[in-house]
Amino acid sequence: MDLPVDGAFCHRLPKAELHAHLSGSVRRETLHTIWQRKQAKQQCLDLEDPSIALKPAGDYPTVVSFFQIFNKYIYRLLDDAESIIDATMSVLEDFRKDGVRYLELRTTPRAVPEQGIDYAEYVHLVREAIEGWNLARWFHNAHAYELEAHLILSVDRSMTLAQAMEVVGVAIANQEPLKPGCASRVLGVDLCGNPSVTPISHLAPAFRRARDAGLNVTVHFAETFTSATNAELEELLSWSPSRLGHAIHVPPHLIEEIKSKDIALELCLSCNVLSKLTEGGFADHHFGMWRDSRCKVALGTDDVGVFESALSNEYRLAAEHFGLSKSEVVGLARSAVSAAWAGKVRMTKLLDEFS
Ligand SMILES: CNc1ncnc2c1ncn2[C@@H]1O[C@H](COP(=O)(O)O)[C@@H](O)[C@H]1O
Repeated sequence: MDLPVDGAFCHRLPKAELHAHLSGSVRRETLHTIWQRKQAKQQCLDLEDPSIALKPAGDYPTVVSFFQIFNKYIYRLLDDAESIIDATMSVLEDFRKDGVRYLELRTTPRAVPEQGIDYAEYVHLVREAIEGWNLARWFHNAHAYELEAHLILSVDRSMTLAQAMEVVGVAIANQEPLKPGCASRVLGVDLCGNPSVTPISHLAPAFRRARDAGLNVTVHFAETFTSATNAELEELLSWSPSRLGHAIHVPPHLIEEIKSKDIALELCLSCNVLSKLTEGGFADHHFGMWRDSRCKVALGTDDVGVFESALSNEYRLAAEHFGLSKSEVVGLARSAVSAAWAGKVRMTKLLDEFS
């Protein structure tokens, strides 16, 4: 008989995380350490301690107030090479400790001209951090790719076409491993950002260029009513994404199209419930609908630094609110692997051993 699912089981489960934003995944404690270091150097003196500045998960009254924390706070703190590298390494370590064995980490290239950082340099720093962390784990554990981590580069909805083209250019230039022995690569591109910023149709040529260069495409889809007009959703589907993030307010005729095109869904329970993107509680989340639709579903954390729910907890929540058995939870983990853009063989082996 299948025993009930608990936190320990979800923690041990080898998990694939496909929807995590780097800057939103940095824990408050890590931000605090970076803040302290800056204060000691007389930098960012006008920034409050993150434990005061960042509200508890669920305390963001509107989705707009949630997006403001990046520009107003987190980006001001993560604005030099040392902070970007430290933040990236700490995020990888947190995912590893939670039993994530495959990670597609997404991030929006940022320029910090005062530090000589442009989009290409930002991505280089993040990649160096991933490889540095991998090497440290190798020496620590003699266990090379305990966590296989890749990157997705995000285009923000507020970008101009020229900026989006630059992001895609950097993604194309980073499709290969950094050096022999390294594993991580840029696997694809994403469209993210505040969903109240419309329109997005001017960005289509950038996504076409990404597809033509062999990059995978995922897009934040129907997150709010403003970003769920038929015009926007049809436009986004015309970019040939293989995955959709959130997919909350999807009209019935597009649900059919998504099913027929075998597009996978990246669903983030705590993010949606706590930021009030969905109505009701966990049991009302559209995870239930998509799961029943037999589409591939990958649970994701979105911004674990903000919502404070690790991926293992997202699996536990799904099991608790949708009555999943242990074998169904393993099936859900396999579903995420089937939607991943790399690492399928290794993850399938890990899940077979776990089962
Ligand atoms: C409700 N969930 C969400 N919906 C849409 N975009 C989101 C998001 N959560 C985060 N981001 C996007 O990711 C950026 C932070 O990470 P990076 O600087 O890219 O690493 C945010 O500025 C936002 O554009």
